[in-house]
Amino acid sequence: MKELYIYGASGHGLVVADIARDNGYENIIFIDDGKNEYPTFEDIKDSNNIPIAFGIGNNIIRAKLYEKVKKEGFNLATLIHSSSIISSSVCIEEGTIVMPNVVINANSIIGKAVILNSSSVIEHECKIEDFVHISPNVALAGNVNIKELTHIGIGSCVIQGLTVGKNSLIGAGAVVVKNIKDNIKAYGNPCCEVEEL
Ligand SMILES: CC(=O)SCCNC(=O)CCNC(=O)[C@H](O)C(C)(C)COP(=O)(O)OP(=O)(O)OC[C@H]1O[C@@H](n2cnc3c(N)ncnc32)[C@H](O)[C@@H]1OP(=O)(O)O
Repeated sequence: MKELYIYGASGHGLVVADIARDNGYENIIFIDDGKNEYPTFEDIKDSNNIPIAFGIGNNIIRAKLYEKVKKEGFNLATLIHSSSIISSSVCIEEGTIVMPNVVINANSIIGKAVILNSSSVIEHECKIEDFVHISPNVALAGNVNIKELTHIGIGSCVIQGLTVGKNSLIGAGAVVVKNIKDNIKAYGNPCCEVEEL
């Protein structure tokens, strides 16, 4: 029987569980360090023969837990929903979750423990770095680089060739038409930098 731990029993974790079932996992075990009704990572850390997927939307927490589970010898499951459309030239690293109806076009590179949320479109030759979250209905045009730990808010879009810096936050519905620096909150149409994080 295909078994999987999902680290984080959140709403996001429920969606990850649906994708895991779609990928043929039959026994899904939630673990959570903050909820009494679930085993903690400490409880299961000796059973590293079962892979882990993250049910955690927060990029910084996901990055920290990634280091922790790797140190204990776990493999990260990469979950790709069967409805997604992905070019054969795309490279996706471990621990990434690709949700329903995502499109990823030619030569894009997707890093570790990334979330490509429902119906997002990643056009050709994009680079999505580790621990990024691309929210539902985001559209990234060709040759866009999203640096590590950045969250692109729901329904926003980025025009071709731009870079959004690391650990930044792009608000819902933003239209990004200029590069965005590291550690910045930005939103609006056109998207403007509003605050340092
Ligand atoms: C499956 C899932 O659920 S995935 C998760 C998807 N969720 C997201 O993408 C959420 C993205 N987050 C946002 O868009 C947030 O509004 C943020 C982070 C941009 C701003 O949050 P905060 O800093 O808390 O801003 P706050 O809510 O206090 O609003 C400050 C001002 O900015 C405005 N504002 C906030 N967000 C936006 C936005 N996305 N676009 C335009 N204006 C905005 C507010 O209307 C407010 O204006 P006012 O001062 O004139 O009243």
